Amino acid sequence: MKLQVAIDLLAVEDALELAGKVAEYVDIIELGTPLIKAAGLSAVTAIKEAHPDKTVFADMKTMDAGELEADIAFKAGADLVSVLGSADNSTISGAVKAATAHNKGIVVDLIGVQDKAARAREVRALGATFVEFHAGLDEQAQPGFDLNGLLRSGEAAQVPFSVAGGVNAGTIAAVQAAGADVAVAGGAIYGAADPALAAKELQAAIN
Ligand SMILES: O=C([C@H](O)CO)[C@H](O)[C@H](O)COP(=O)(O)O
Repeated sequence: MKLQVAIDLLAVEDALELAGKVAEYVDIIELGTPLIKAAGLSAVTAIKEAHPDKTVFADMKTMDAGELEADIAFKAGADLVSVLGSADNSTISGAVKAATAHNKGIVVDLIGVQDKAARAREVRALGATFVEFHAGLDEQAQPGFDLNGLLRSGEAAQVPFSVAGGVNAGTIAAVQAAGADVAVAGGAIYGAADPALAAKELQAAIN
C-alpha cells in the first residue's frame, strides 16, 4: 500500500516546507483543495519542481468542465487529478480524456456519494485510475464518525482504491487490511508536532 500526504495548508511556502520534511516517507504528495483555491495551480508546479521523483496529486475535486480543469492541472505538473464521483459521467470521461492525452491519471473522489461501491465500479469503467473512499473534514467532525463504513465500501467495490478520512497511526493498519492501494493522511501529518516523525511512523506501520 502506498502512503499519500494531503497538504491542507494555505500557503505555497508552508506546503514546500512540509513536503521537504516528509517526502522521503511518502509516495504521493497531494496539494489539498483549500491550498489550490488559496494559492492556485502554481502550488502544484512548485511542489513538482521540488519533488520531481514523487507522484503529485492535485486535489481539484472537479464537478464540471472535466477535460478543461484536468488539462490545466496536468499542464501545471500534476500526475494525478481528482474529479468528484457525484459529477456527470461526461465530466469524468472528459477528465479521463485529458489524462490520457498527458499520459497521467484521474482519481474519482466519492465524497458525498451514497452508494460508494456501486459508483466506484461505474467510474472505474469510465477510466478512473483509482477511486477515493473519502469522508471529508466536515463529515469527520460529525458525532459518531468512524472509518469502518468507508473501509467496508472499499472492500466491496473490487476496484483499485484509496481511503481518506482522518487516517492516522491508529487506523492505517485497518486501511491496509481492507485492501486499499493508497492510504491518505492529512491532519495526522501536517497537524503533528513533528510531521517527519508522523510520516515515518505511518510508513513503518504499513511496511
Ligand atoms: O481532501 C481532503 C479534505 O476534503 C479537505 O480538502 C483532505 O485532504 C483529506 O480528507 C485527507 O485529510 P485528513 O482527513 O485530514 O487525513
